[in-house]
Amino acid sequence: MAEGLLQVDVASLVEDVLQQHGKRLSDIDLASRKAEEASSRRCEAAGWLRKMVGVVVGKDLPDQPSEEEFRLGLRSGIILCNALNKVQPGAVTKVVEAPSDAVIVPDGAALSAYQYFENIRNFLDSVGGMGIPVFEASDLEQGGKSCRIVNCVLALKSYNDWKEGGGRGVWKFSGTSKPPSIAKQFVRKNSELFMNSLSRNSSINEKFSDSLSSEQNSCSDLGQHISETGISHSLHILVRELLSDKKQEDIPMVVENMLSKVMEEFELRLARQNDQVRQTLRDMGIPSSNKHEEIEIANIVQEKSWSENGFYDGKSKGDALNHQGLVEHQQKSIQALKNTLHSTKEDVQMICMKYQEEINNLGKHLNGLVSAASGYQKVLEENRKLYNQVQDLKGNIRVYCRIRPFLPGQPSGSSIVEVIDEKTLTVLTPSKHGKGKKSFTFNRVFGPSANQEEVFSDTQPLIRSVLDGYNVCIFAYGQTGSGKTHTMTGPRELTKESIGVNYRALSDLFLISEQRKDSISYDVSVQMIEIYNEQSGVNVPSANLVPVTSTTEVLNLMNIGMKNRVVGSTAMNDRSSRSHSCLTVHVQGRDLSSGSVLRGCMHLVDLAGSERADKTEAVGERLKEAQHINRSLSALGDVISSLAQKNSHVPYRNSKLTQLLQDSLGGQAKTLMFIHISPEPNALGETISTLKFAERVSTVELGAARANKESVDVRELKEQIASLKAALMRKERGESGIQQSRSISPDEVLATSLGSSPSHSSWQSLGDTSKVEGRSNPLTISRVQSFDNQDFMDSPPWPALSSPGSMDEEKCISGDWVDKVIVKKQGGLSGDSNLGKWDEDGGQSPEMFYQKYNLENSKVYPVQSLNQLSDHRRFGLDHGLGRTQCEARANDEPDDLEAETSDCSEIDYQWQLSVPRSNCIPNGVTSKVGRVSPKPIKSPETRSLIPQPRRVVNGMRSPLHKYGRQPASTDGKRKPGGLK
Ligand SMILES: Nc1ncnc2c1ncn2[C@@H]1O[C@H](COP(=O)(O)OP(=O)(O)OP(=O)(O)O)[C@@H](O)[C@H]1O
Repeated sequence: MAEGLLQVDVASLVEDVLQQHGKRLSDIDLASRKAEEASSRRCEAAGWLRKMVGVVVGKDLPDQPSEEEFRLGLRSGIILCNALNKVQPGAVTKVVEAPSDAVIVPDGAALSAYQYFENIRNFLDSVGGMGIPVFEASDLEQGGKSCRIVNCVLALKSYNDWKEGGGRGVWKFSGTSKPPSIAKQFVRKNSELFMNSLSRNSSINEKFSDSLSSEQNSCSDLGQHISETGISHSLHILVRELLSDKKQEDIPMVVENMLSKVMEEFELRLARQNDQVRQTLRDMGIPSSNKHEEIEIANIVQEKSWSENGFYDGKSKGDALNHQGLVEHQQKSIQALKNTLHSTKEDVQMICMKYQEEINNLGKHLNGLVSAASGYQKVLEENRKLYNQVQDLKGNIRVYCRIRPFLPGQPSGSSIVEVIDEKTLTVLTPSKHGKGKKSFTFNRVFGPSANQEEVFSDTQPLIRSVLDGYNVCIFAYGQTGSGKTHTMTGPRELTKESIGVNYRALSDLFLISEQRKDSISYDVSVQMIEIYNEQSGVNVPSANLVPVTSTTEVLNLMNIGMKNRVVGSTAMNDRSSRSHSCLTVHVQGRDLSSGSVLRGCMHLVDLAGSERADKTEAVGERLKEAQHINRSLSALGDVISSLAQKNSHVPYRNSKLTQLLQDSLGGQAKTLMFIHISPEPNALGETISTLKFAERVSTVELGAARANKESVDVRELKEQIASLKAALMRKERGESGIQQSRSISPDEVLATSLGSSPSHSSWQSLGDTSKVEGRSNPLTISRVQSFDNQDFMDSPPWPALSSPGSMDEEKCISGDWVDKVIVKKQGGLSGDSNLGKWDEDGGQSPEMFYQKYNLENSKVYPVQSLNQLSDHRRFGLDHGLGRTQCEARANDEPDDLEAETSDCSEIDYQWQLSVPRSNCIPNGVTSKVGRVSPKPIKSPETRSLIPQPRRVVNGMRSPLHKYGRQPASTDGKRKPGGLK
């Protein structure tokens, strides 16, 4: 803005001046200008003459004479003649001198007109001859034209100058103009400043001066010059107009006048601009502290303006102005910087705002992401829950795999098992098994470094389930020495850290029951059962079902049980478990507010080690043990296979083990199998066999787990029904019937009729049911026989089955378990020879019971209703009708034992056993009637010694199993001792 104000266009300025003053310029008083010029010329001429003739001769002529003085001084002609003689010696041979000082004429007049005339004439003649313009003698008189005298003198002077300059060329007087001196003189007089600018502007000054001094200094020339300097066309026209009617000799004065006006205008504009600049500076906030500074700023502005217009390059103003210019420039720079700063600040603020906005948006976005992430976590958790629920609903057996570490003292070698992630492992297989890696996936894989706590942590939820009324089964499977006992119980020396699943589970159980005591009252009882050589027994003497109230009590019992467990030394494990050990925990909870009852049970099973007979180097008793162990494990494989194939018939009954686990393998239980593998290369076959078996197990669907819970109302109604049915049954038998051996509570009837687990039945039958349920039942009926652990203990050797054709057809009963039981009991009570034995021990001989019951059921249950039956019923049917060729063959071929044992040498021996045999019909139920072998079934299990049931003492049965009372025989089958 300031710069714009400072810019001055000279051309437009002159143009403006001419437009404003052009007309008036013609009115300028040329006379005065002329007089002035004449005076100047006169003085010049006088000065030159005095110089030429000297002070003495020229005493009559003042230095700056008036016209009169000039004329009088030269009137005698003496000065002129002397001057001429100086220029041209001898030009006037005789100069009439003035009289002596005594004869001085007061008015300066010549002594005589003649004498004067003589001198003047000689002079004029001489100069005339020299080509110098002359004057009239009368011009020296008053009224004469002194200007002609001046012209003559100046011409002579010019001649003299030419001559003194060497007289080169031809001297030629150029007239009245006195180019440089005149121009200089009058310009300097008006404006030195402007002249300076002109002198610096060569394009204007030189040409302008030249034009003034030139003989062709016509208006057109001047106009041409002006035009050539780039002045606008309108200016050119104006100048031409202005000068066109002027005499040549007037032009300098006109121009001077015009320029003086231009200067005035110029200075006026500069003043205005200075004001504007000051105002601008004030507006810009730059204080001008004093007048001096203002002037300097104005000068700088002016200088800049001139400089920009080409008049002035700043040098002549000196360093001060330069300094001021620098200061001003710096101030301007500062201001510019301030402006930049300001705009930058605004920009920064803008950016900050945008940044803030973006931050806010980002924050919102992040919040969204955080909530999405937490939502995602929730969804993940939910998914996990749902997954478990789905698993529960599907009822899959969960399979966890644990890899034992190399043991101290073992030859160190590289492990054949590699944990890939928490669900996957690979086994390195040498060429024999197809070189490479076989990978297996389970619900969890625990590497060799996993400790007891980690292993248990994934088991914990199941403990809670027991208290919620579910049946739970946790069993450990694996090759001898692979770590089953370590997982379930712990190492030989137990510490808080090393205790196994059993102890931890019970500890949790009591902890949770304690936490819930305000709402639910729990009763817990435990039982330790051992299956040794397909014979079962209790490990805890004096009682097979012991109420417990704390972990310590359980630990004491378990210690006793563990001491009584059959262990022996094999080539693979110097402390090998030679039996299947099952710790069963029964829980009954009563909701204190609603009165509803929950029942749950948990089997904690430590299976005997699977092993190849040849590997264990077993002979004698140890070989027999191995055969039994493998047989029962093979039976387990068969059961698993049947379940995996969803066969309607599942051969639980083929071994005590599968009978024991029946409610957990096929019922509505939550089942977890820990499989154990060893890392040694020489265990590869067993390892792969175990893994394949486990893989297969993991596909088994058990059906949705269901809590054993019932409300008080429903329960009361069911009790009534059960009572009525029991009464009806008694009535049907007649009052004269056989004395009932034992009273049965409606609960017992209900328990079976509702399909609760055999364990529950067992518990109820062994305990004081009226106490458990908090009510007494006056009804006395025959003991309900369920297939439970007690049955294992009580079961005598299996008698030969009659052919189905020999079975008595009995009436079909509607399918209720109670009915079934009743019918069974009826059969049992209607004159069976074994009855006395049963009664004697407070119940029917299981052997007889099974036989009778099965036969009866084969007639009672229509084939099409089988699938709707509970497991108990199915078991009943399996037992009676379900003796398919498969089972029959299994039972009919005791020699298979050897074959099965030898099968163990094959990697997939379980699968060989589990694959349905060719003559097995999947649906054994439908096919069994016509195919049941008439051959009496030989059951290896039943050949074993089965302990006799004992009477109930104080609500508990007396110790039954011989192994419960005495340690293993000296052959190492049983060893007393503490915990392993
Ligand atoms: N995870 C483990 N960490 C440390 N030692 C272990 C582990 N698993 C097993 N062992 C040790 O290996 C040996 C054999 O283990 P264990 O007796 O538990 O095997 P097992 O499968 O029960 O054998 P068997 O079937 O012959 O009874 C024991 O000395 C045991 O302490």
